[in-house]
Amino acid sequence: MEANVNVRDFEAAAKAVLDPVHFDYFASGAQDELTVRANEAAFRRLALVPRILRGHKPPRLGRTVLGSQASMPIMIAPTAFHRLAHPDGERASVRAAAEAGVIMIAAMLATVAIEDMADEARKVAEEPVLWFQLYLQPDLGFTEAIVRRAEAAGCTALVVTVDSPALGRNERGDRNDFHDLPPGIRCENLRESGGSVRGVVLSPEISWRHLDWLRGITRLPIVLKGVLHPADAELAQRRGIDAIIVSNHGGRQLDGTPPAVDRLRVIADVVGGELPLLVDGGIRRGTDVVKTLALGATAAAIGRPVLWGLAAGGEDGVARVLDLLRIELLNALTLCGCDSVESVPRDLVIQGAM
Ligand SMILES: Cc1cc2nc3c(=O)[nH]c(=O)nc-3n(C[C@H](O)[C@H](O)[C@H](O)COP(=O)(O)O)c2cc1C
Ligand SMILES: CCCCCCC(=O)C(=O)O
Repeated sequence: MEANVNVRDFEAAAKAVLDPVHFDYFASGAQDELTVRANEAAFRRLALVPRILRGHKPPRLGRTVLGSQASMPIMIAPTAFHRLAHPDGERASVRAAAEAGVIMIAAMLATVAIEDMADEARKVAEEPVLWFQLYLQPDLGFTEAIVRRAEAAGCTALVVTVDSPALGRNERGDRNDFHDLPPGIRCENLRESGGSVRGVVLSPEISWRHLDWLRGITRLPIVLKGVLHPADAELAQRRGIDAIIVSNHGGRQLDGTPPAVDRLRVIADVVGGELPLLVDGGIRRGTDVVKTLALGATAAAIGRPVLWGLAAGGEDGVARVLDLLRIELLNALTLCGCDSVESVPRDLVIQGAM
Protein backbone atom coordinates (compact mmCIF):
# COMPACT_ATOMS: atom_id res chain seq x y z
CA MET A 1 0.00 0.00 0.00
CA GLU A 2 2.93 2.34 0.75
CA ALA A 3 3.76 2.67 -2.96
CA ASN A 4 0.50 4.54 -3.45
CA VAL A 5 1.11 8.10 -2.30
CA ASN A 6 -2.18 9.72 -3.29
CA VAL A 7 -5.74 8.89 -4.28
CA ARG A 8 -4.89 8.93 -7.98
CA ASP A 9 -2.30 6.20 -7.43
CA PHE A 10 -5.04 4.17 -5.80
CA GLU A 11 -7.32 4.67 -8.78
CA ALA A 12 -4.60 3.31 -11.08
CA ALA A 13 -3.94 0.40 -8.71
CA ALA A 14 -7.66 -0.41 -8.57
CA LYS A 15 -7.93 -0.30 -12.34
CA ALA A 16 -5.07 -2.78 -12.61
CA VAL A 17 -6.78 -5.38 -10.42
CA LEU A 18 -10.50 -4.93 -11.04
CA ASP A 19 -12.60 -6.71 -13.64
CA PRO A 20 -12.90 -3.92 -16.26
CA VAL A 21 -16.70 -4.14 -16.14
CA HIS A 22 -16.68 -3.50 -12.40
CA PHE A 23 -14.08 -0.74 -12.73
CA ASP A 24 -16.39 0.93 -15.25
CA TYR A 25 -19.34 0.59 -12.86
CA PHE A 26 -17.40 2.40 -10.14
CA ALA A 27 -15.70 5.04 -12.30
CA SER A 28 -18.51 5.88 -14.67
CA GLY A 29 -21.22 8.49 -14.59
CA ALA A 30 -24.34 9.31 -16.52
CA GLN A 31 -24.32 9.76 -20.30
CA ASP A 32 -21.41 11.97 -21.45
CA GLU A 33 -19.97 12.06 -17.90
CA LEU A 34 -19.78 15.86 -18.11
CA THR A 35 -20.60 16.17 -14.42
CA VAL A 36 -18.13 13.46 -13.37
CA ARG A 37 -15.32 15.47 -14.95
CA ALA A 38 -16.73 18.82 -13.82
CA ASN A 39 -16.73 17.76 -10.17
CA GLU A 40 -12.96 17.33 -10.15
CA ALA A 41 -12.26 20.22 -12.53
CA ALA A 42 -14.16 22.63 -10.26
CA PHE A 43 -11.53 22.22 -7.56
CA ARG A 44 -8.86 23.26 -10.06
CA ARG A 45 -10.71 26.56 -10.57
CA LEU A 46 -10.60 27.35 -6.87
CA ALA A 47 -7.42 28.83 -5.44
CA LEU A 48 -6.27 29.03 -1.84
CA VAL A 49 -4.95 32.33 -0.46
CA PRO A 50 -3.01 31.44 2.70
CA ARG A 51 -2.37 33.71 5.68
CA ILE A 52 1.13 33.99 7.14
CA LEU A 53 2.92 34.20 10.49
CA ARG A 54 -0.08 33.02 12.49
CA GLY A 55 2.00 31.41 15.23
CA HIS A 56 -0.37 28.57 15.96
CA LYS A 57 -0.07 24.97 17.05
CA PRO A 58 -0.55 22.13 14.56
CA PRO A 59 -4.17 22.26 13.35
CA ARG A 60 -6.84 20.25 15.14
CA LEU A 61 -8.75 18.11 12.68
CA GLY A 62 -11.58 16.78 14.87
CA ARG A 63 -15.14 17.84 14.16
CA THR A 64 -18.57 17.13 15.56
CA VAL A 65 -21.16 16.33 12.90
CA LEU A 66 -24.80 15.98 13.99
CA GLY A 67 -23.65 15.25 17.51
CA SER A 68 -21.13 12.58 16.45
CA GLN A 69 -17.45 13.11 17.03
CA ALA A 70 -15.30 12.54 13.92
CA SER A 71 -11.50 12.54 13.83
CA MET A 72 -11.55 14.72 10.72
CA PRO A 73 -14.09 16.47 8.48
CA ILE A 74 -13.87 13.72 5.87
CA MET A 75 -16.65 11.15 5.70
CA ILE A 76 -17.33 8.08 3.60
CA ALA A 77 -20.18 8.66 1.14
CA PRO A 78 -22.57 5.76 0.56
CA THR A 79 -21.59 3.61 -2.40
CA ALA A 80 -23.28 0.38 -3.42
CA PHE A 81 -21.83 -3.08 -3.96
CA HIS A 82 -18.45 -3.03 -2.17
CA ARG A 83 -18.06 -6.77 -2.67
CA LEU A 84 -17.52 -6.06 -6.38
CA ALA A 85 -14.32 -4.28 -5.32
CA HIS A 86 -13.07 -6.81 -2.78
CA PRO A 87 -14.40 -10.08 -1.32
CA ASP A 88 -14.56 -8.53 2.18
CA GLY A 89 -16.68 -5.70 0.81
CA GLU A 90 -18.26 -3.35 3.34
CA ARG A 91 -16.77 -5.35 6.25
CA ALA A 92 -13.36 -4.05 5.19
CA SER A 93 -14.47 -0.48 4.53
CA VAL A 94 -16.36 -0.12 7.79
CA ARG A 95 -13.44 -1.51 9.80
CA ALA A 96 -11.07 0.99 8.21
CA ALA A 97 -13.52 3.84 8.83
CA ALA A 98 -14.11 2.88 12.46
CA GLU A 99 -10.40 2.46 13.12
CA ALA A 100 -9.77 5.91 11.67
CA GLY A 101 -12.61 7.56 13.60
CA VAL A 102 -14.29 8.45 10.32
CA ILE A 103 -18.08 8.60 9.86
CA MET A 104 -19.25 6.07 7.30
CA ILE A 105 -22.59 6.25 5.52
CA ALA A 106 -23.60 2.66 4.82
CA ALA A 107 -25.46 2.23 1.53
CA MET A 108 -28.88 0.63 1.53
CA LEU A 109 -27.53 -1.33 -1.46
CA ALA A 110 -24.58 -2.67 0.53
CA THR A 111 -23.48 -6.24 -0.09
CA VAL A 112 -23.00 -6.81 3.65
CA ALA A 113 -26.02 -6.43 5.96
CA ILE A 114 -26.16 -3.33 8.14
CA GLU A 115 -26.15 -5.47 11.30
CA ASP A 116 -22.93 -7.18 10.18
CA MET A 117 -21.33 -3.85 9.29
CA ALA A 118 -22.15 -2.48 12.75
CA ASP A 119 -20.77 -5.62 14.45
CA GLU A 120 -17.59 -5.38 12.39
CA ALA A 121 -17.12 -1.69 13.26
CA ARG A 122 -17.54 -2.40 16.97
CA LYS A 123 -14.73 -4.95 16.80
CA VAL A 124 -12.25 -2.14 16.16
CA ALA A 125 -13.78 0.94 17.85
CA GLU A 126 -15.83 1.51 20.99
CA GLU A 127 -18.15 4.07 19.45
CA PRO A 128 -17.96 3.83 15.68
CA VAL A 129 -20.22 6.25 13.84
CA LEU A 130 -22.35 4.64 11.18
CA TRP A 131 -25.12 6.42 9.31
CA PHE A 132 -27.57 4.64 7.01
CA GLN A 133 -28.44 5.73 3.46
CA LEU A 134 -31.97 5.15 2.33
CA TYR A 135 -33.78 5.18 -0.99
CA LEU A 136 -37.34 5.86 0.18
CA GLN A 137 -39.42 3.02 -1.21
CA PRO A 138 -43.04 3.47 -2.29
CA ASP A 139 -43.72 0.41 -0.10
CA LEU A 140 -43.72 2.28 3.21
CA GLY A 141 -44.00 -0.93 5.22
CA PHE A 142 -40.70 -2.10 3.75
CA THR A 143 -39.15 1.34 4.22
CA GLU A 144 -40.16 1.36 7.88
CA ALA A 145 -38.76 -2.15 8.38
CA ILE A 146 -35.37 -1.14 6.98
CA VAL A 147 -35.34 2.04 9.12
CA ARG A 148 -35.98 -0.12 12.20
CA ARG A 149 -33.06 -2.35 11.20
CA ALA A 150 -30.77 0.66 10.87
CA GLU A 151 -31.90 1.99 14.24
CA ALA A 152 -31.45 -1.38 15.93
CA ALA A 153 -27.96 -1.73 14.42
CA GLY A 154 -27.00 1.55 16.11
CA CYS A 155 -26.93 3.89 13.11
CA THR A 156 -27.08 7.47 14.33
CA ALA A 157 -28.52 9.24 11.27
CA LEU A 158 -30.58 8.45 8.18
CA VAL A 159 -29.33 9.80 4.88
CA VAL A 160 -32.14 9.98 2.36
CA THR A 161 -30.96 10.14 -1.23
CA VAL A 162 -33.24 12.58 -3.04
CA ASP A 163 -31.53 12.94 -6.41
CA SER A 164 -32.82 9.65 -7.76
CA PRO A 165 -36.44 9.82 -8.93
CA ALA A 166 -35.11 7.52 -11.69
CA LEU A 167 -31.80 5.83 -12.38
CA GLY A 168 -29.29 7.89 -14.40
CA ARG A 169 -28.48 6.61 -17.90
CA ASN A 170 -25.17 4.82 -17.58
CA GLU A 171 -23.82 4.11 -21.05
CA ARG A 172 -20.67 2.31 -19.94
CA GLY A 173 -22.93 -0.08 -18.05
CA ASP A 174 -25.09 -0.58 -21.15
CA ARG A 175 -22.08 -1.23 -23.37
CA ASN A 176 -20.76 -3.74 -20.83
CA ASP A 177 -24.22 -5.26 -20.42
CA PHE A 178 -23.74 -4.86 -16.66
CA HIS A 179 -27.20 -5.12 -15.19
CA ASP A 180 -26.90 -7.78 -12.48
CA LEU A 181 -24.61 -8.64 -9.58
CA PRO A 182 -22.52 -11.80 -9.99
CA PRO A 183 -23.75 -14.97 -8.26
CA GLY A 184 -23.10 -14.95 -4.51
CA ILE A 185 -23.14 -11.15 -4.20
CA ARG A 186 -26.45 -9.68 -3.04
CA CYS A 187 -27.90 -6.52 -1.56
CA GLU A 188 -28.12 -7.96 1.94
CA ASN A 189 -30.35 -5.19 3.30
CA LEU A 190 -32.99 -6.08 0.73
CA ARG A 191 -33.17 -9.72 1.68
CA GLU A 192 -36.66 -10.81 2.78
CA SER A 193 -37.44 -13.34 5.47
CA GLY A 194 -37.84 -16.14 2.88
CA GLY A 195 -34.31 -15.42 1.58
CA SER A 196 -35.28 -13.77 -1.71
CA VAL A 197 -33.89 -10.31 -2.43
CA ARG A 198 -36.30 -7.58 -3.41
CA GLY A 199 -35.47 -5.03 -6.10
CA VAL A 200 -35.01 -1.38 -5.25
CA VAL A 201 -37.59 1.03 -6.69
CA LEU A 202 -36.54 4.52 -7.74
CA SER A 203 -39.78 6.44 -8.11
CA PRO A 204 -40.61 9.99 -9.25
CA GLU A 205 -43.63 9.83 -6.96
CA ILE A 206 -41.48 10.22 -3.84
CA SER A 207 -42.14 13.70 -2.42
CA TRP A 208 -41.84 15.92 0.66
CA ARG A 209 -44.90 14.07 1.96
CA HIS A 210 -42.69 10.95 2.33
CA LEU A 211 -40.11 12.97 4.25
CA ASP A 212 -42.85 14.17 6.59
CA TRP A 213 -43.89 10.55 7.06
CA LEU A 214 -40.29 9.53 7.78
CA ARG A 215 -39.92 12.40 10.25
CA GLY A 216 -42.97 11.00 12.03
CA ILE A 217 -41.67 7.45 12.41
CA THR A 218 -38.08 7.99 13.56
CA ARG A 219 -36.18 10.10 16.05
CA LEU A 220 -32.93 9.76 14.12
CA PRO A 221 -31.58 12.90 12.48
CA ILE A 222 -32.53 13.00 8.79
CA VAL A 223 -29.99 14.14 6.22
CA LEU A 224 -31.01 14.90 2.62
CA LYS A 225 -28.41 13.81 0.07
CA GLY A 226 -28.45 15.28 -3.41
CA VAL A 227 -29.47 18.92 -2.91
CA LEU A 228 -28.19 21.46 -5.46
CA HIS A 229 -30.83 24.22 -5.38
CA PRO A 230 -30.94 26.74 -2.51
CA ALA A 231 -34.74 26.76 -2.63
CA ASP A 232 -34.73 23.02 -1.85
CA ALA A 233 -32.29 23.60 0.98
CA GLU A 234 -34.68 26.20 2.40
CA LEU A 235 -37.63 23.81 2.06
CA ALA A 236 -35.60 21.11 3.80
CA GLN A 237 -34.86 23.41 6.68
CA ARG A 238 -38.53 24.35 7.04
CA ARG A 239 -39.49 20.67 6.94
CA GLY A 240 -37.31 19.86 9.94
CA ILE A 241 -34.48 18.16 8.06
CA ASP A 242 -31.30 18.05 10.15
CA ALA A 243 -28.54 18.36 7.54
CA ILE A 244 -27.95 18.49 3.80
CA ILE A 245 -25.44 16.84 1.52
CA VAL A 246 -24.77 19.08 -1.46
CA SER A 247 -24.20 16.46 -4.12
CA ASN A 248 -24.84 15.46 -7.71
CA HIS A 249 -24.33 11.77 -6.89
CA GLY A 250 -20.79 11.82 -8.27
CA GLY A 251 -22.19 12.68 -11.73
CA ARG A 252 -24.11 9.41 -11.94
CA GLN A 253 -27.65 10.71 -12.07
CA LEU A 254 -28.48 13.84 -14.13
CA ASP A 255 -25.58 14.59 -16.45
CA GLY A 256 -25.04 18.33 -16.87
CA THR A 257 -25.62 19.26 -13.24
CA PRO A 258 -23.09 21.74 -11.84
CA PRO A 259 -20.15 20.61 -9.74
CA ALA A 260 -21.33 20.12 -6.17
CA VAL A 261 -18.59 22.33 -4.73
CA ASP A 262 -19.81 25.22 -6.91
CA ARG A 263 -23.24 25.07 -5.23
CA LEU A 264 -21.92 25.20 -1.68
CA ARG A 265 -21.68 28.95 -1.15
CA VAL A 266 -25.07 29.75 -2.63
CA ILE A 267 -26.66 27.12 -0.36
CA ALA A 268 -24.59 28.20 2.65
CA ASP A 269 -25.81 31.75 2.10
CA VAL A 270 -29.38 30.54 2.53
CA VAL A 271 -29.20 27.87 5.25
CA GLY A 272 -25.58 27.89 6.44
CA GLY A 273 -25.37 28.42 10.17
CA GLU A 274 -28.83 26.84 10.52
CA LEU A 275 -28.16 23.44 8.97
CA PRO A 276 -24.89 21.52 8.80
CA LEU A 277 -23.83 21.32 5.15
CA LEU A 278 -21.94 18.33 3.84
CA VAL A 279 -20.68 17.98 0.29
CA ASP A 280 -19.39 15.25 -2.01
CA GLY A 281 -18.17 14.90 -5.58
CA GLY A 282 -14.64 14.99 -6.94
CA ILE A 283 -12.82 15.34 -3.63
CA ARG A 284 -9.40 13.77 -4.13
CA ARG A 285 -7.02 15.95 -2.08
CA GLY A 286 -6.70 17.46 1.36
CA THR A 287 -6.65 20.87 -0.34
CA ASP A 288 -10.06 20.05 -1.88
CA VAL A 289 -11.41 19.47 1.63
CA VAL A 290 -10.03 22.82 2.82
CA LYS A 291 -11.78 24.53 -0.11
CA THR A 292 -15.12 22.98 0.87
CA LEU A 293 -14.68 24.14 4.47
CA ALA A 294 -13.99 27.69 3.33
CA LEU A 295 -17.14 27.57 1.21
CA GLY A 296 -19.31 26.63 4.17
CA ALA A 297 -19.17 22.84 4.51
CA THR A 298 -19.02 21.16 7.90
CA ALA A 299 -17.45 18.09 6.31
CA ALA A 300 -16.74 16.60 2.89
CA ALA A 301 -17.44 13.03 1.80
CA ILE A 302 -15.58 10.73 -0.57
CA GLY A 303 -17.11 8.02 -2.74
CA ARG A 304 -14.81 6.54 -5.37
CA PRO A 305 -11.53 7.00 -3.43
CA VAL A 306 -12.79 4.46 -0.89
CA LEU A 307 -13.65 2.00 -3.66
CA TRP A 308 -10.18 2.44 -5.16
CA GLY A 309 -8.57 1.76 -1.77
CA LEU A 310 -10.81 -1.23 -1.19
CA ALA A 311 -10.07 -2.75 -4.59
CA ALA A 312 -6.34 -2.20 -4.27
CA GLY A 313 -5.89 -3.48 -0.74
CA GLY A 314 -9.09 -4.32 1.14
CA GLU A 315 -9.21 -2.86 4.66
CA ASP A 316 -5.54 -1.75 4.47
CA GLY A 317 -6.20 0.02 1.20
CA VAL A 318 -9.15 2.00 2.59
CA ALA A 319 -7.13 2.78 5.72
CA ARG A 320 -4.27 4.11 3.61
CA VAL A 321 -6.61 6.30 1.52
CA LEU A 322 -8.06 7.81 4.69
CA ASP A 323 -4.61 8.27 6.16
CA LEU A 324 -3.27 9.99 3.05
CA LEU A 325 -6.19 12.39 3.01
CA ARG A 326 -5.69 13.09 6.71
CA ILE A 327 -1.98 13.85 6.14
CA GLU A 328 -2.81 16.07 3.16
CA LEU A 329 -5.52 17.92 5.11
CA LEU A 330 -3.22 18.55 8.05
CA ASN A 331 -0.50 19.80 5.73
CA ALA A 332 -2.90 22.03 3.78
CA LEU A 333 -4.41 23.61 6.89
CA THR A 334 -0.95 24.28 8.32
CA LEU A 335 0.20 25.90 5.08
CA CYS A 336 -2.98 28.00 4.99
CA GLY A 337 -2.35 29.33 8.48
CA CYS A 338 -5.41 27.69 10.08
CA ASP A 339 -5.28 26.17 13.56
CA SER A 340 -8.43 24.05 13.25
CA VAL A 341 -11.08 22.94 10.81
CA GLU A 342 -13.47 25.36 12.53
CA SER A 343 -11.33 28.36 11.80
CA VAL A 344 -11.10 28.15 8.02
CA PRO A 345 -12.08 31.64 6.84
CA ARG A 346 -14.37 32.35 3.88
CA ASP A 347 -11.71 34.48 2.19
CA LEU A 348 -9.24 31.59 2.07
CA VAL A 349 -10.72 30.56 -1.27
CA ILE A 350 -11.06 32.59 -4.45
CA GLN A 351 -11.89 31.78 -8.07
CA GLY A 352 -8.64 31.24 -9.94
CA ALA A 353 -7.93 28.69 -12.62
CA MET A 354 -4.78 26.58 -12.43
C1 LIG B 1 -20.00 3.09 -7.52
C2 LIG B 1 -20.85 4.11 -6.84
C3 LIG B 1 -22.01 3.71 -6.20
C4 LIG B 1 -22.80 4.64 -5.54
N1 LIG B 1 -23.89 4.21 -4.85
C5 LIG B 1 -24.65 5.10 -4.18
C6 LIG B 1 -25.77 4.66 -3.42
O1 LIG B 1 -26.07 3.48 -3.34
N2 LIG B 1 -26.49 5.60 -2.78
C7 LIG B 1 -26.19 6.94 -2.84
O2 LIG B 1 -26.87 7.76 -2.26
N3 LIG B 1 -25.12 7.37 -3.55
C8 LIG B 1 -24.35 6.49 -4.20
N4 LIG B 1 -23.26 6.92 -4.89
C9 LIG B 1 -22.90 8.35 -4.88
C10 LIG B 1 -21.96 8.67 -3.72
O3 LIG B 1 -22.62 8.61 -2.49
C11 LIG B 1 -21.35 10.05 -3.84
O4 LIG B 1 -22.38 11.00 -4.00
C12 LIG B 1 -20.33 10.20 -4.96
O5 LIG B 1 -19.62 9.00 -5.15
C13 LIG B 1 -19.35 11.33 -4.64
O6 LIG B 1 -18.47 11.52 -5.68
P1 LIG B 1 -16.98 10.93 -5.75
O7 LIG B 1 -17.13 9.47 -6.10
O8 LIG B 1 -16.37 11.74 -6.83
O9 LIG B 1 -16.33 11.13 -4.41
C14 LIG B 1 -22.45 5.99 -5.56
C15 LIG B 1 -21.28 6.41 -6.21
C16 LIG B 1 -20.49 5.48 -6.84
C17 LIG B 1 -19.23 5.95 -7.50
C1 LIG C 1 -31.52 0.10 -9.46
C2 LIG C 1 -30.80 0.96 -8.48
C3 LIG C 1 -29.33 0.96 -8.66
C4 LIG C 1 -28.71 2.05 -7.82
C5 LIG C 1 -27.23 1.90 -7.86
C6 LIG C 1 -26.53 2.56 -6.75
C7 LIG C 1 -26.14 3.94 -7.06
O1 LIG C 1 -26.68 4.87 -6.49
C8 LIG C 1 -25.09 4.22 -8.01
O2 LIG C 1 -24.78 5.41 -8.19
O3 LIG C 1 -24.53 3.29 -8.61
